[in-house]
Amino acid sequence: MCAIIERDGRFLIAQRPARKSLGLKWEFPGGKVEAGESDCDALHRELMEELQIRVRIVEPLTPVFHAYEDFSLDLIPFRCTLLESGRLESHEHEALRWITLDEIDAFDFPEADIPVLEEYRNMVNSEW
Ligand SMILES: Nc1nc2c([nH]c(=O)n2[C@H]2C[C@H](O)[C@@H](COP(=O)(O)OP(=O)(O)OP(=O)(O)O)O2)c(=O)[nH]1
Repeated sequence: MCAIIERDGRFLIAQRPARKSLGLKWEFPGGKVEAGESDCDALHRELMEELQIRVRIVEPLTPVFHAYEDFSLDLIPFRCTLLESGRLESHEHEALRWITLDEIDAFDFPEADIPVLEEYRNMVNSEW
């Protein structure tokens, strides 16, 4: 699962390390669910491990199944708000950015994220 974390009209994106799969692509923070964990538990755990942050989960977006050449995944996105805005610590990413939807085209996302970005854009636009 992954988190679209909002703060002050922006949301957080993170760049994957070069040495990993999908290296240097930008993604939403998150990771894999471990045995016995709910999606929500896993999200809170991953965000604490990766960024040292706590969030409130606002709503789920539609899960995306995507088959890459060498692996497949179910990407389950959640819209969240940041609860504590201490200094963000990046433990597992190359870089972090708070961006607006207008800026998104400048960042290269994994293919699985394309439907997520589309749904999120529609969601935000319909709130105006
Ligand atoms: N967190 C996150 N992962 C994404 C997104 N889009 C996307 O295709 N993925 C892929 C990348 C990873 O292969 C997988 C997330 O699992 P992970 O974060 O635990 O995997 P990882 O690459 O850090 O570790 P590894 O198991 O590949 O060694 O999902 C996204 O927006 N956020």
